[in-house]
Parts: sequence; structure tokens; C-alpha cells
Amino acid sequence: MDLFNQGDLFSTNEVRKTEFDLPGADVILFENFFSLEESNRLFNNLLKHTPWQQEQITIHGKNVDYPRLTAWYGDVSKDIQYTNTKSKMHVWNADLLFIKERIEQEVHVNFTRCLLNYYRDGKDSVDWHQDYKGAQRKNTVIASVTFGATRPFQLKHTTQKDFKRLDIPLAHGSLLLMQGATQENWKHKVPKTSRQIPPRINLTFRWVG
Ligand SMILES: O=C(O)CCC(=O)C(=O)O
Ligand SMILES: [Fe+2]
Repeated sequence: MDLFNQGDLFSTNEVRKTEFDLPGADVILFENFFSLEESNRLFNNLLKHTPWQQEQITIHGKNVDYPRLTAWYGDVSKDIQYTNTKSKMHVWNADLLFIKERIEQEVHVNFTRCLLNYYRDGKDSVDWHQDYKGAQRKNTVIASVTFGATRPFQLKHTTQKDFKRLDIPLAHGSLLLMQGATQENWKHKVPKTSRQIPPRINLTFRWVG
């Protein structure tokens, strides 16, 4: 299925690497990390076969739905406590192992878990946050893979208000690497949009030192 055709006259299907010059962060983008055929196949499979969960967060004593659906995968099959929700941890499947192994050829890290986010339309989003807390935040490798609609991934410094914000469009088949002290010094977000856009799936493979 040619849902997300990249058939622009000037685009190529070659992998394109961009290293961003952000103080106190190590952020690298690989466009076309997965081919169009791979990306279409993985998008369709993940959309259909993932046990998507509607998680809730408690704000002022009220349960509120996350504006997206999620699923956790990892090395162990047990329930995990993540932030203030209780998520089921699923065992890796063939598609996720394929993606994980391809990333691990580029980044020499053994990822131990992965969070899948399903943004059904422009109303789904994730607000400003840093991944992990305390000491864990200081040394992480997060490999973020996108299939489906392109959404802007925004970065802002946690304390230096005068530092320029960054807006990285994450397209179908792209890989964004966030390493070192990135989580410690920078927040990220995927904003809502009122535009009519197709769904997007994002996978964050995670390693914590
Ligand atoms: O969807 C994205 O690009 C980011 C997701 C994210 O930041 C997270 O799950 O922690
Ligand atoms: Fe995040």
C-alpha cells in the first residue's frame, strides 16, 4: 500500500544523516532509515497487531485519558511501573526485533524496552517532558522510529529560555537518536494540530546506563 508515498521530485530514498548542534545534547536524525516498502509494511503490521492500550493519568484526583494509545515491549514479561500508570510489558515480536536489530547495527547498544505511541489524528499529542527521572536521565540512549504521518518533534532547553528551540519533522521511516545528557538538558514534545492528518506510530527504543 502506497499510503505515505515520498515520491517528491527532489527527494531520494537514500539514508540522510543530520547531526544537530545543540548545547548539552546529542541528537542525530537519519531520514529514510527504513525503506518505503519496509516502512509501509511495518506501519500496517504494527497498527493492526499491537495491543493498543488507553492509559490514564490522574490530575487533581480525576482520571484523564492520555491523548494517544500506547504499548510497552521489552526483555521481560512482567507488569512494570512507569510514571504514574501501570502498563503491561509485552514480549518482543518479530517486527519489533527486526526494527531493534537494524537500529543496533547503527548504534552499538542493546535496547531493553520500547514504548509504542499511536497518534490517531492531529488531536493526539505528547506534551513537554523529559524521558526518565533523576540519575537515569543523565545517561540514556533513546532511538525514536516513526511510521506514518510526519509530525514536528520539538525540543527546548530546560533552563536556558534564550536558547533557540528546535523543530524536527519526523517522517515515515526516520530514526532520531537522543543520547548522552539530552534528556537532562532538553525537553521534547509532539504538538496537536487542527490539520486533517493520517495516523502516526512512534517507537522509542530505550537503554539506560
Ligand atoms: O512520538 C514521538 O515522537 C515522541 C514520543 C515520546 O516522547 C515518548 O514516548 O516519550
Ligand atoms: Fe519522550
